[in-house]
Amino acid sequence: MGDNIIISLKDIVVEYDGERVLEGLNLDIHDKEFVTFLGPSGCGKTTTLRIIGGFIEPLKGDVYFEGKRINSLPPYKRQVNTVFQRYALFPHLNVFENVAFGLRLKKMSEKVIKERVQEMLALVNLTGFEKRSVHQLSGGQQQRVAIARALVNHPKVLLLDEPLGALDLKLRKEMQLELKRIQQSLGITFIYVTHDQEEALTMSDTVVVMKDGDIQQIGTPIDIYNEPRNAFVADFIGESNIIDGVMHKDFLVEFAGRDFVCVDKGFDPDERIDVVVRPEDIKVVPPIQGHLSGIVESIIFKGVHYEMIVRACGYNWMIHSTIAEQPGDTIGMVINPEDIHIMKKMEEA
Ligand SMILES: Nc1ncnc2c1ncn2[C@@H]1O[C@H](COP(=O)(O)OP(=O)(O)OP(=O)(O)O)[C@@H](O)[C@H]1O
Repeated sequence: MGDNIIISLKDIVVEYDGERVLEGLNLDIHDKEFVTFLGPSGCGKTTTLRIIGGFIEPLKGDVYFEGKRINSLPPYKRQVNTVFQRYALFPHLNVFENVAFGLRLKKMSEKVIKERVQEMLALVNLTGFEKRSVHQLSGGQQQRVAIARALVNHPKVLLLDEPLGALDLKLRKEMQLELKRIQQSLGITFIYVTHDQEEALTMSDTVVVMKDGDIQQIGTPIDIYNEPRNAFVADFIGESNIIDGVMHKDFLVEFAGRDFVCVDKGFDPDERIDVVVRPEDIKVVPPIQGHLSGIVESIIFKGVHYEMIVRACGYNWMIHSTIAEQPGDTIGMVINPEDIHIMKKMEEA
């Protein structure tokens, strides 16, 4: 990832039919970065992508590309290309001609077209498929053609709007790794939209978590997972136990009816906060040895671990454990200070 900012969004406001969809959004995207917009349906991810692609203009705010204001620059004049969820390939053209399309519009020589198309088909592992009709391709192969077609003009930024959404899970996982490889080998910026948190964590240098037209947190996948800024992010990224708590003083928090040492500070004394504990961070021990004790309500085998729901101190806790307890068993729960994440209450965050 480079240090240079390639795209900058400043105080972007978008309305559809008088409804606010983006609420003064600010974002810098770096050269060579793989950045993902992640959030629930309707939070404004695609709208932000459309602003960058030039398909819509903001009502207020500015869009910069390499330092130049480009608010009104039409899409075809931007060094940006888009891959959509629906492949939008030309059904009457073969693979070669689909990829060559943009180059033919630019009236490039036959020799250059051939070279560039071959180079792109090699990049997406489709060498040898030149003459195939797009009907003779699988969903994954069609999406590779769409990616080759979007990259053939050598854009500086590729926008990808849920490009793997129509593929089955196994193929989607393969394509995630492929996309990351393609982005790294080209060394260009990818801006990716998804509502799938695992996809975002797998591929991105930076994840932008969005909710209701606003950015909740920007960070590396590790930051976002380990240090979610609020309970929304914690809940959206992975699974979480979110418990009401009160901060007594630095490094001392009360929740679930007892005091815990934690590693967080900087909250007001007696401030009400959300305490977030990941299911894998609760250690199951004999009842007498636990910080808390609870009764197993249900247990499901998940392959790598068991997922248990445990009733303790008025809450249902999700716990991942490698030991198969039985429903009705009493267990002890241990939570280490560094695994207790303190967050401002959502409405105040
Ligand atoms: N062309 C449009 N006209 C009117 N409202 C729109 C239009 N496009 C999007 N919206 C609305 O704007 C809001 C944000 O939509 P957007 O497509 O940006 O969200 P998203 O996060 O990409 O959602 P999804 O994951 O479902 O694609 C939604 O409430 C949506 O219904």
